[in-house]
Amino acid sequence: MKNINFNNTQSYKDLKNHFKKIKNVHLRDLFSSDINRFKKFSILFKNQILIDFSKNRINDNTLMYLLNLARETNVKSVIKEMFSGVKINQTEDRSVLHIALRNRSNMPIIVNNSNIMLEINAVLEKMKYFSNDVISGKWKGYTGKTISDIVNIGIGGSDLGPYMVTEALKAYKNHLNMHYVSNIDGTHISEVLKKIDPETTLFLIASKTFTTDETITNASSAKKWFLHYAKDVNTLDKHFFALSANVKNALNFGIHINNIFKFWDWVGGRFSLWSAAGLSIILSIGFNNFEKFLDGAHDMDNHFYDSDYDKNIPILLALISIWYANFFGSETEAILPYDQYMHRFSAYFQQSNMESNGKSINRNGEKISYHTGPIIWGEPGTNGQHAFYQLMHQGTKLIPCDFIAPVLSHNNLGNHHIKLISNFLAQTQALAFGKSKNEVLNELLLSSKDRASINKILPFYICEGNRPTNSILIRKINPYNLGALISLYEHKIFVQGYILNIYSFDQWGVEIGKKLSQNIFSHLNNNIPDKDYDSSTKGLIHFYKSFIT
Ligand SMILES: O=P(O)(O)OC[C@H]1O[C@H](O)[C@H](O)[C@@H](O)[C@@H]1O
Repeated sequence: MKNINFNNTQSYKDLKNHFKKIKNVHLRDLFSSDINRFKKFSILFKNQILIDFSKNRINDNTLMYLLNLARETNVKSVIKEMFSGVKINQTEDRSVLHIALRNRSNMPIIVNNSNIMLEINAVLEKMKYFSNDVISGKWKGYTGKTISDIVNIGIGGSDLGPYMVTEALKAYKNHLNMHYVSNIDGTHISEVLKKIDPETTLFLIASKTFTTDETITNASSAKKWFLHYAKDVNTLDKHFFALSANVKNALNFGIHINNIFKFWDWVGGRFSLWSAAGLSIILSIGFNNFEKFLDGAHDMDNHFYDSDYDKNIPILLALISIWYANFFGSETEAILPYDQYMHRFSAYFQQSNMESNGKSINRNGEKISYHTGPIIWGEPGTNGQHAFYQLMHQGTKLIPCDFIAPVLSHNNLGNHHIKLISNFLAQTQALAFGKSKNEVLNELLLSSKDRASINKILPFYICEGNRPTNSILIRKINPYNLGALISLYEHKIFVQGYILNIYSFDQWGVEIGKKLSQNIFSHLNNNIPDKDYDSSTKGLIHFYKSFIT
């Protein structure tokens, strides 16, 4: 992995110069001057996913310079390193091999002298049989009843991914009721426990490290609740499972060795939904569908590995993202799925992107002077249109957006879907082209208003436009296409981080708060006053204690 300082590259300098020329060019002009723009700036993946990036503030030269940046930093070489198991997560001395979890070709991948495909296949096989037993009703609870409910207890990557996918693929769901508990706020688990029956519920404790406080606290409360009914600790074996890389801690918690579904340190937490951490997905949609999900991701992996720079979807989207963050100075990106089932998609990629690329030290260990990872946020359309789109249309900030929608809905109800898609198209059109002064004026002249009142309100009606979007239209949100889409975004994040010369696969910043909360907990729990806190923390503790003592 080369450590090339992004802003020392020739391509960066070229882009800087080029930016001066294009920064005020309007999308209206870019479209009117090139009738082939859509054709040139869109790519179709496997006849299933259309990526239209033509509504971006780019022209042929922009793309040429951006692609030069990818070539100059040699993105292709780091892709090869990742896929072959080189330890590119250097701050943790680990390989980054979520692609191995969906390596449907089964070509050997060697880590520490052994072919990890053997272990991966063994765990997949174990998940297949177990999920078939639970779904078919063969697996019984401690009183002999079949299973009706699954509770996944995990947080971060051990929650966001499986929850997002289970929701996105709800149309493929079987009879099992799925629940996700993540927050240490006791309200979360309490509300779930109210809905379930200990005799017919399985608890999946998903934690790569099996040390995460939220997860262990929730799992302990679940165990206590369960044993209150079941009495006998031996019954735990029928109801408690661990999805983890830390077998020792799972055993210490009281999980039977056969109930541990393993994954490995080379699976990053935020990329773990493809591993045993995704067992709840399999229980929800069945193993066959899960295989299709892996197939989709694998096909996107192959596209990413094999495609030339100018045809490579994750590379192109990463470059466009860098273009806005580092030249236009935009700080955020919105992900806007026009699909209610995908309501957790933005939240999932918020973790994936912001934990990966929220860094300010480059790979040489130096402080960075340019923008790294963007702030990721978003909500499903059309809800967002009635909430935050105003700022996107007329605010002072430039917010590049990804619009995502299925062509075919799983719920054909009247004209709902065609209206949904009309909104999707209208919003991307409005953001790009806006409403000019003349258009507004002509409209207002048709009204009964006099010229003086027209002149007064005119400025407020104008929408500048020139707001960039990517449109991603997917034939249908099915397991294959969702797998491909997630893989696309994962690789986009990886390329962004690599070009920006940061390490994308660690998250040391998360640790500081964890440590501090342990200190505060021991003080609060033992009621020990601590004079070393700052005055704000002391004041807050004082207020808290005034109500509980
Ligand atoms: O799966 P676990 O080990 O419990 O970790 C859960 C989460 O906790 C940490 O705070 C990390 O920031 C996340 O990347 C991780 O997904």
